[in-house]
Amino acid sequence: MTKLSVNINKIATLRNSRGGNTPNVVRFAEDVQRFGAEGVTIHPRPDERHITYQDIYDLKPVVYTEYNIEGNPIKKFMDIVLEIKPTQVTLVPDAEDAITSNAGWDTIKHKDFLIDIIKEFQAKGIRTSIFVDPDLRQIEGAKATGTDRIELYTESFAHEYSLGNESAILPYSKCAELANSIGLGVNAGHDLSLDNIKFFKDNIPGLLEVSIGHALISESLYLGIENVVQMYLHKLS
Ligand SMILES: CC(=O)[C@@H](O)[C@H](O)COP(=O)(O)O
Ligand SMILES: NCC(=O)COP(=O)(O)O
Repeated sequence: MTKLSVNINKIATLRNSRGGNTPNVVRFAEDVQRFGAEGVTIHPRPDERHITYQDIYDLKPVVYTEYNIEGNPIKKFMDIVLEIKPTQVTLVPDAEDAITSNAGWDTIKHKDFLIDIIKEFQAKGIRTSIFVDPDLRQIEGAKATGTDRIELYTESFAHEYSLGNESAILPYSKCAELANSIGLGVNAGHDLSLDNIKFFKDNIPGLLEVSIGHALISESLYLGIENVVQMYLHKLS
């Protein structure tokens, strides 16, 4: 079964554009879970341009499904995540000035760093996942870090698929097969959408979770959030 985790960064972006508390990210997290989402994802960034550090605390008591916090493990991020103890932390090597996440970890180069950080989270009972490109060497490198899961960075699949290039799924399928065979759980995310999610899921063995934000919120403008969550659940079933 593949769980749908809704990334609510974009709700915070909209709220922050005016100050105040509309739309309310806590209420939104409650609602997407009521509509069937099996997780809530946030990706706080150091400039707090969407999710704020305060949001991380405010969401904790209302997320009764899987709480997934993504980000670069700088000190402030680590301290809050270790205190909050979400279900899962997803480590992403994004630069402070990146518009959005744009690369996976080099799990070979950063092996020792990742081993230490992952141990710290796991010692607090937090499941770990690391964001990786669909490259077999990086999957083997991920295994050596001790992480529980990987999150496959799906931007290149989403882009190529939108151009009609279905073979772009192949490196992802191979990486998922390898991950399954060496005991790494497989998550995926970035630019997944109603257009590509079924094809992606059908070709990725053992896909445990997808986190989806940008497209899902955009689709909701036309179709409504309850409807859109149901549509994703249907395509993932
Ligand atoms: C890791 C990943 O792919 C997502 O978390 C994505 O980066 C969302 O972050 P933004 O909403 O800041 O683009
Ligand atoms: N981990 C990916 C995520 O949370 C959402 O990415 P996107 O759907 O906003 O591209």
